[in-house]
Amino acid sequence: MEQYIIKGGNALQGEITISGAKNAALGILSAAIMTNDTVLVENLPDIGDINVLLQAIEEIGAKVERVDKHSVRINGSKIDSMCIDYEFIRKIRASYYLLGALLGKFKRAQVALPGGCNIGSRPIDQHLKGFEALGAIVKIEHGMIKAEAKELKGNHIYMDCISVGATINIMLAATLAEGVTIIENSAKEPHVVDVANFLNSMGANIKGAGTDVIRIKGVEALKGTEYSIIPDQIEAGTFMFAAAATKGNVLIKNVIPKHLEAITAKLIEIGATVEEYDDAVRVSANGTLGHTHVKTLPYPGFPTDMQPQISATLVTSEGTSIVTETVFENRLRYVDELARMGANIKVEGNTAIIVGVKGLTGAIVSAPDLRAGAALVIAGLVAEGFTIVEQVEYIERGYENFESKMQCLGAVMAKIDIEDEKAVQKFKLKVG
Ligand SMILES: CC(=O)N[C@H]1[C@@H](OP(=O)(O)OP(=O)(O)OC[C@H]2O[C@@H](n3ccc(=O)[nH]c3=O)[C@H](O)[C@@H]2O)O[C@H](CO)[C@@H](O)[C@@H]1O
Ligand SMILES: C=C(OP(=O)(O)O)C(=O)O
Repeated sequence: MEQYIIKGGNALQGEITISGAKNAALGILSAAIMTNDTVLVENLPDIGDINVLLQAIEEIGAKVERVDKHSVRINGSKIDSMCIDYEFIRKIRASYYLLGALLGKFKRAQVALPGGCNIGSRPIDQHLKGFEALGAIVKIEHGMIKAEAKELKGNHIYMDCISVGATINIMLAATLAEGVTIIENSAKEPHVVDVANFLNSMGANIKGAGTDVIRIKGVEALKGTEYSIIPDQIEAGTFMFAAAATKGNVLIKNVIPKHLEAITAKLIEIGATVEEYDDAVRVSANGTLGHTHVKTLPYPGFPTDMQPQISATLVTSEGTSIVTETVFENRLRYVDELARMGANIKVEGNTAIIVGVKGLTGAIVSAPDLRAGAALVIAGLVAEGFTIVEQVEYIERGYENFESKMQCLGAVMAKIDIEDEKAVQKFKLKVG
């Protein structure tokens, strides 16, 4: 088990390159097994979730060949099992995409109920409703979702709530269904569009991804392709807020600025400077930042996956900020950890009321989930003295080389073994 130790107080400076998008990669790797040809996927982030999914894909008989750290060749022609086991997949949310992919290709699948971050009850009724609308019989037994169909037939599906996962999953299954499927009230996130673009590059016929109506004309088979995943909107946003919170100046490269608009708008509103280039943004801040009100919403609204990071920035901004979480009911669990560092923050229902304080002080804190973990690192970078962030395995689910990317920007931070009693002392002696 490992933890981060951080000495706060340094403004982040320099440049950083953003990795491929976790949430697009998870959909794309699942889709890759739907053809019998070989698929090359590039710009894959080297993170925990991707490695778990690749193992699961290999376990059912697909050939997975690592070309390098960020590219993989997948061949799904020898898949001989339709069953994704709990042990393999319990840690990640996107295991459910294998249900859509296998159901589409083989008309049957068995996948353990998904894991992922504990940020709410996270039902999957809309996924199952979609599969049933395509003609599948779906049962949940012994912790497994079992879906089977004689044939899949296109249908008109209205989503009761906007769901990234259900939109992608239905898209996967419908790609190889007979006839036309229309998904109404679909999610518009950049990763939904990236998965649709990937499927289209394999010969699928999907139109409207990125709008709230997606039309999928089923095709008989998919073919091989070579595809590069889009940059990670949330990793980019995390470094943008880290730059602003530490009053730094950071060029964040390999981004799509359009995907960052909601994040950029909030940074500008609180007084940071954001310069946009074709595929980079520079974020800088001087002096005290101001307060804001923010509500998480589906894209193009402010992303729920950025909510803890904006809160960590607002705790040392001037005035009272209101942060409302509307997507997941249990995503404010980091508040008590920030309070241990001196933040004045209280939760009422789904809202955090943050009264800005002059500074934070380092403490031992524990990451309750992926993005909350990143937020605690931002707070540690701002705080006076030493902060230890426990449970970094959550952070490593979704951030590639988080501590070394931060170190490149001048953060005084290291990953140390929790068992190594001397490591904290050694780090403190080294950094003074
Ligand atoms: C692997 C992945 O891509 N994860 C992302 C995905 O999660 P995930 O796909 O799980 O999130 P959804 O978009 O499905 O969830 C949005 C809301 O819809 C509800 N809901 C969802 C499905 C369903 O069948 N029934 C239902 O009620 C959820 O409880 C939640 O309140 O989108 C979230 C919202 O942008 C992000 O925070 C996650 O990082
Ligand atoms: C909540 C997240 O991930 P997951 O849906 O995979 O749990 C996230 O990426 O912030």
